[in-house]
Amino acid sequence: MIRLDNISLQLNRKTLLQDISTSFIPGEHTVILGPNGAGKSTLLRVAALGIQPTGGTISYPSVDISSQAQLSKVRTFLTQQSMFNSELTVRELVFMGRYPYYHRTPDATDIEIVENALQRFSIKHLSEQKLQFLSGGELQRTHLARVYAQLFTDEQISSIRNKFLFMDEPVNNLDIKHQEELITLATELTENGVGVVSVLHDINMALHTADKLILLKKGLLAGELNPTEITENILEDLYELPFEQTGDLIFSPKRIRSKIYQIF
Ligand SMILES: Nc1ncnc2c1ncn2[C@@H]1O[C@H](COP(=O)(O)OP(=O)(O)OP(=O)(O)O)[C@@H](O)[C@H]1O
Repeated sequence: MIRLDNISLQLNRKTLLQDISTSFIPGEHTVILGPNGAGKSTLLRVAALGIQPTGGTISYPSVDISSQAQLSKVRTFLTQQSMFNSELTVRELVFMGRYPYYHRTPDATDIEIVENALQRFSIKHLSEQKLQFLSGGELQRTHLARVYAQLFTDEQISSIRNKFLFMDEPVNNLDIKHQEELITLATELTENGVGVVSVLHDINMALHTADKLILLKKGLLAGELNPTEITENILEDLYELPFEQTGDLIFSPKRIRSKIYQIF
């Protein structure tokens, strides 16, 4: 389990996160929801140990978190803006997910894991294509394949147990079919003992896939609850927009529709 206790972060005199305590558990999918600028990406980055908080503590039991090499083998992180050399090919980028595991040359296990990842994200036919020539969705799937390849210690699915996958807006640029495949994958990973933590903007997708929701507003924890506990009022408070429930775990904003009716 990863524990965050009283986490705060100030940057350039601005408070980005304030007194946040929560935990992430292997085998659970936690989704962070909240309006733009709420601090979702920042919280994800702090929890993945990409930025040091200015207050509070983070614990990753049984890992020396000061060792980047050890850390890369227990948690993997898909950021929104990945800065990678666009001259790399798709296969080379996916191989980067194996860097924590090999020294100079990859072995047969690394190669098998990369081939599986290329297949899993339907990018095998693009293996030799440079990143600069990929579409937005193809590039996103290549980064997903890289972090997926990083989860495996060896080719056995059991080797991903108790690891953590952090994903910032993972469905960005994905068409509906690939979005569904990603949701299926997240479920498969949690069933195999991975702790998945995602930032999503699609409330209904979050409600249907999360085991736990973390609601963030203005850098503060506005709630931590199960999807079945979400109500119209909770969403209205979070986004400052009226919502209506239109089905089982399905909510839509109210105002936009009624405004259109008022105009016409
Ligand atoms: N280095 C920085 N210095 C000052 N403020 C920053 C810095 N980095 C981010 N911020 C601010 O922190 C706030 C939280 O940013 P963050 O990216 O975590 O929000 P978010 O909830 O992920 O938003 P979005 O939904 O728009 O992606 C924003 O107001 C942002 O402008």
